[in-house]
Formats: sequence, structure tokens, C-alpha cells
Amino acid sequence: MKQRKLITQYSYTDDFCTGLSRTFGYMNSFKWLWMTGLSGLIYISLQRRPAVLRGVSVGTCCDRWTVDYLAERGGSKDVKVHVSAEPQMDFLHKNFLYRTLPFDVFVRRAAEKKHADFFISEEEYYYLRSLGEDPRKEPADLQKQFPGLAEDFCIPQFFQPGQFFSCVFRISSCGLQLWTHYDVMDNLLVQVSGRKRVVLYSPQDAQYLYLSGDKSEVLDIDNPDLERFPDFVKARRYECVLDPGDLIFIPALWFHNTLALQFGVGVNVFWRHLPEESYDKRDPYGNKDLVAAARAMQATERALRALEDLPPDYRDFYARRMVLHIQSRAYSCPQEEAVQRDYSAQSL
Ligand SMILES: O=C(O)CCC(=O)C(=O)O
Ligand SMILES: [Fe+2]
Repeated sequence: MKQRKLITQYSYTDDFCTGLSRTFGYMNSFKWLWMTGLSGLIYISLQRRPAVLRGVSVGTCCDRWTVDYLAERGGSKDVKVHVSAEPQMDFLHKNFLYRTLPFDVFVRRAAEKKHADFFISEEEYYYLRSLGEDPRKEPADLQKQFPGLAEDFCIPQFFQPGQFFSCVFRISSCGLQLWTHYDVMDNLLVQVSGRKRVVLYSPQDAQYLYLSGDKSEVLDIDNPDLERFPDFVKARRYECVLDPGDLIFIPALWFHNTLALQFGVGVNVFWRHLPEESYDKRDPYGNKDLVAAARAMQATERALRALEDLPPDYRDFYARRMVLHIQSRAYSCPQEEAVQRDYSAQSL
């Protein structure tokens, strides 16, 4: 297994400025800019690298959002939740059920380890990813679905208001692990309560992740089945633990896998890094491939169907030529270089 790397970590005022001054040598002017918040994340998002941010002000939620408070202020609005007998949720093989519960009942259940009332077993696991009013059309927005709680959460102003896409509640039972996937929007995931481990993989390691669409088939990333997934060891793993109040910036296309080390409440904000027309309009989740990418994937499918008209040895030859052509025309750096890239703090 490749060595594990820590994701670059900044504390909002001091370390971040030190990092910047090491890089640019203008400590004071950047300190001033950093205070505006926006320029801080512009700096990080221009790097297109994940980063953990500590000490960013996200409102009163970190002090207020106890289970009782959430249940009371969140009310009894119905929410659709994932329920699973196993802690590792598997979207590809659907080892969970979708069930609807009143929000207050759900929060109390997710916070307890053994359940008197349950769907599958008394030790089942719960996960909420909040949805929009019409989930097929509208992205989630905490402000609209949970206004009584949204007033405790202040979205860090790290992007322009017009770039905002969605604001999503993420609530997990202790031990719950979410499958490895990527999203197409830039993301700030705020850990409000509980601790969470986050593992990331670079988009440049996609070929080692055994993808099925936007998800990896490798469910157990800590003990992967290397007979089925021998190349998984080549994927470089970046890891951090979020404490309450910490944020992680997950750039679009970075794969992430999360493990709730405790019952945890989080909120994530997705925003558009690219012009609005680049994104699929019918995508309330922020995980549909960009319009141009989807077109390219369809064209690849057509090319592969055309190859089927050839005998196997010719098909093999032209498939290899196509791979080489794509690599030389479209990769931003040769694969070898990508493998050696170092996103760790030392590289700053
Ligand atoms: O709830 C989680 O930990 C997963 C978060 C996630 O996938 C996201 O913010 O995009
Ligand atoms: Fe995600």
C-alpha cells in the first residue's frame, strides 16, 4: 500500500498566513487579504488541492447543535434516509434501504448505538443526505428545508454568491462509512459535531480505483480485496480527521470516502468553479458529469462500438492506438509524473 499522506492543513489565521508567507513572502498583505476569507479560498481553490481549514467561523451551530436542539428546531419534517445493517454503505450493490422518518426521530435514532425501534436490526446504521423540496429537480438548501437550523450556520464566504449550488445536511451514525465517489462541484464540507475520517484520492489516480460511474467498486479501502482490485495499491491515499468546527475543501473530481468516528452532523456547500453552462442542468446532486465530459464519454462509447466490427487482433491494435492518442492529446501531465506528484504539506 502506498504511504498515507496527510492533507495540507491550515488554521484560519496563523498557519495559513505562515504558509502563504513561505510561498509568497508578503505576510502582511496576505494576512489582510486572508481576513476577507474570499481570497483565502481563492488561493486554495486555485491550487486545486484538498485542504483542511481549522478555526473558520461557521456560526453558532458548533455550540448549539446537540441532539435535543436539532430534534426540537429541526422539527418533524419527513426525511428520506439510508438505513443499513452494515457500517460500510455500498451504493453499487445497494446494501441499504431508503426509509422515511420524521427528522427529529431520525436524529435521535442516528445518535444511539442500539435501537428499540428499527427497520432491519437493533444495531442498524443511518445516514442522511438532505434533498431539495422536489428532489429530482431542486438541489438541497439548508436554508429552505431547515430554516430554524440554517440560522445557526453561516456559509463561509469563499466564493461568489452566483456560484452557489447547494447546501446539504450530512448526518451519520457512529461507524458509518460512505463509499468512495467524486462530485463535479467544488465542495466545503463542514464538520459541525463528532469526528470524521476523510480519505481522498486524486482524479489522476482514477485508473486505480475500479470505477463504476462516479463510484469506486473498492468498498473496504482499509483492507481491499487485492485479488479483485490489484491496482488499488497504486492509488495514493490522502487522509485527515476532521474535528468539530473543521472544514475540508474537496475540489471537484477528487474522490472521497468518509468514516464517522462518532455520531456526526455536518453540512456541505457545493459551488460551481466553472461557468454555469458547463454543468448539466438536470443535476440536483452535483454529481453528473459536465456537459462536455458527458459528450466525450458518449463519443468514446460510439468509438468502442465501431471497434467491435473488427477482428480481435485488429481491435486490440486500434484500441491501443486510441489510448496512446488520448494520452498524448488530453492528459495534462504524463502518468509517471502524476504518480510522483506530491500534494503533502511539505510541497507547499
Ligand atoms: O457525509 C459525508 O461524510 C460525505 C460527504 C460528501 O460526500 C460530500 O460532501 O460530498
Ligand atoms: Fe461527495
